[in-house]
Amino acid sequence: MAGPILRFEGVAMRYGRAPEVLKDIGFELSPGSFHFVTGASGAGKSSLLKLIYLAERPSRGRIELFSRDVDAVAPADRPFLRRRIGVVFQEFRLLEHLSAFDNCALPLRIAGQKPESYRGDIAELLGWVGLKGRMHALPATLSGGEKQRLAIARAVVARPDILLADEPTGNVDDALALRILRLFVELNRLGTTVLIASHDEDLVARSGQPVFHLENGRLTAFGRGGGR
Ligand SMILES: Nc1ncnc2c1ncn2[C@@H]1O[C@H](COP(=O)(O)OP(=O)(O)OP(=O)(O)O)[C@@H](O)[C@H]1O
Repeated sequence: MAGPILRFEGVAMRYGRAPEVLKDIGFELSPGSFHFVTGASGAGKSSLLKLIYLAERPSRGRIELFSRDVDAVAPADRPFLRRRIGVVFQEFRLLEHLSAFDNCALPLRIAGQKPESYRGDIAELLGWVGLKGRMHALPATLSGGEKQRLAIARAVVARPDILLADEPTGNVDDALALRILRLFVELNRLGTTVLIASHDEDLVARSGQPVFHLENGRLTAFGRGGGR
């Protein structure tokens, strides 16, 4: 893809009739880039991600995703755009009645793939996030860090072009946070564009990756973490 994979231009967003929680947001992501979005609780990080994965619409401005104006995308085509984006949700959103394996396989099942075609890939992916021995476990029996890693595996299983993660190290200790960061870096090396919302300043600093900073719904700074 020649241009940016994602572009915001003068974007604002509000929930219902409430005041805008995002104001005049403009930025671009190049394909294959890796960024953090930081900011205090309530600054608008999750709201920004929701706009990208098409869960909310802007009240003003223009968003281009994969070179398409999202406002002009027909409702029937939105799921196809959405499938190119993997999301690690802040609260995981795992299905409690499904095993770790089946949770991870869900995006592929929804896309119509047959279990025979993905069984080996899922086992490999769960091994990659350190859950090989927990494949048959239900989410309720997993630790917070294990759920986090399962959510990451599910977000990447369909090989998305963009990976969004909302506070992906919010529930884990420093060692695991670093491991999760390495998983994201590895994915990024394989070509996935990565955007992570985090208020873990240490992690962001260690990553050395570029940072968008949000303050009260406005992008106030563009900097870089302090190196690995
Ligand atoms: N579903 C919603 N309905 C109404 N207001 C909302 C909703 N979700 C978030 N908000 C408001 O939007 C603002 C931005 O919230 P958002 O969750 O985007 O911030 P955040 O930076 O991700 O915070 P945190 O780090 O605590 O997750 C806050 O004032 C919040 O109260």
